[in-house]
Amino acid sequence: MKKITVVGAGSFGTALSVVLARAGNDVQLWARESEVAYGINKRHRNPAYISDVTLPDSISCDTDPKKCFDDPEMVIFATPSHVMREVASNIKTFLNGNEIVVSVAKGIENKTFKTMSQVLAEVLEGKIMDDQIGVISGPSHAEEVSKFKPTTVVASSYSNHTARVIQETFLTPMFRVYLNYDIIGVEIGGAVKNIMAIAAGVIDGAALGDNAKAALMTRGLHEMKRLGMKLGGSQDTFSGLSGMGDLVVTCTSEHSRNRFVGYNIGRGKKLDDIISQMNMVAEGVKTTRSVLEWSKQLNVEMPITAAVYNVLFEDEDPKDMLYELMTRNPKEEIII
Ligand SMILES: NC(=O)C1=CN([C@@H]2O[C@H](COP(=O)(O)OP(=O)(O)OC[C@H]3O[C@@H](n4cnc5c(N)ncnc54)[C@H](O)[C@@H]3O)[C@@H](O)[C@H]2O)C=CC1
Ligand SMILES: O=C(CO)COP(=O)(O)O
Repeated sequence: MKKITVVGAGSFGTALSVVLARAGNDVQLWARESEVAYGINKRHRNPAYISDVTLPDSISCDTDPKKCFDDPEMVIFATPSHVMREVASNIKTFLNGNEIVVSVAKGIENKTFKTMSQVLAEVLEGKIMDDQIGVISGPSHAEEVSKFKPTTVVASSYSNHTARVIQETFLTPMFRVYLNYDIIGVEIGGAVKNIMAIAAGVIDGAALGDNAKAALMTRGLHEMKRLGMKLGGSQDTFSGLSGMGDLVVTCTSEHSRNRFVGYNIGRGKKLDDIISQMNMVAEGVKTTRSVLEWSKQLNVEMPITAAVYNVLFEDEDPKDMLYELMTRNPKEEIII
């Protein structure tokens, strides 16, 4: 049994707390919202996220970080990517320096183009060493994880030992954790598949057909691979759970927030209106900006990402987006 603090009581932080408690750990959850902390402590339900799930009594929750950091052995960051830097800076003072720190967020920071493990390494420097940092990624919608539906993910880290500790800590019969030592490949897959899921949603919303969606997923995987390999990631990682696995679930699942955004855009709604009606984060929106700029700097061709950018931020009609993709110069299929 380990003492674990989960930072962020949103959908995934809450779902992973259930897994960690089931795996026999002592789980303390930090929430931003007092009604969330109240609901979890008094009613064993999170009133704001996955509210239909009854949580184990052993999970306690507080809004006061001082009360959430009683020398935990592991800290899980489950807040969205765009606030990771701010949240980690605020939490740093409460760490004792011996913790293993795990990001489960899937995004690339705007402007710096850093992955979440890189953001944590930078912010927590001086207290936490890179070897103490890891990630969990893979096809794992909170709605299913929290209801013990069979789920498989990968644990990765800058240290193989740390990856193994993360694996052991999360393992339950319904949450199977594989090791993958290619942390950059794992994080790029997890972030870029969200862009592809927006595109998949657009295709569904605009009724562009199953052929288009299969093409999108296949070419999307190729695009994820191209960026990831340019950054030193392994080709095999993109065929794995944090690559193809997560791409498939996010492009097809009714639970996906990114697909939901794309679907509504495909139906003619405006991005701002869609987002203002969601209480959960769709990481792909901000990540599209990061990845498009980054790919230009790195000279990596990412036509689907560029098309999603145009639909999200330049008001391009989804049908024009598909037409542009379909009428690009003829090419060979496999060019990395
Ligand atoms: N929901 C899911 O099924 C999965 C989510 N993820 C990733 O986990 C991360 C979190 O996602 P969700 O839990 O779905 O998000 P969510 O939208 O359900 O919850 C976000 C949480 O972050 C907190 N938060 C937002 N801004 C904050 C700030 N400035 N300071 C402190 N806390 C803040 C919110 O209060 C909330 O507790 C994302 O990167 C997502 O891609 C990964 C796998 C599955
Ligand atoms: O990463 C996820 C599933 O593995 C969650 O995807 P969405 O954020 O699109 O719901």
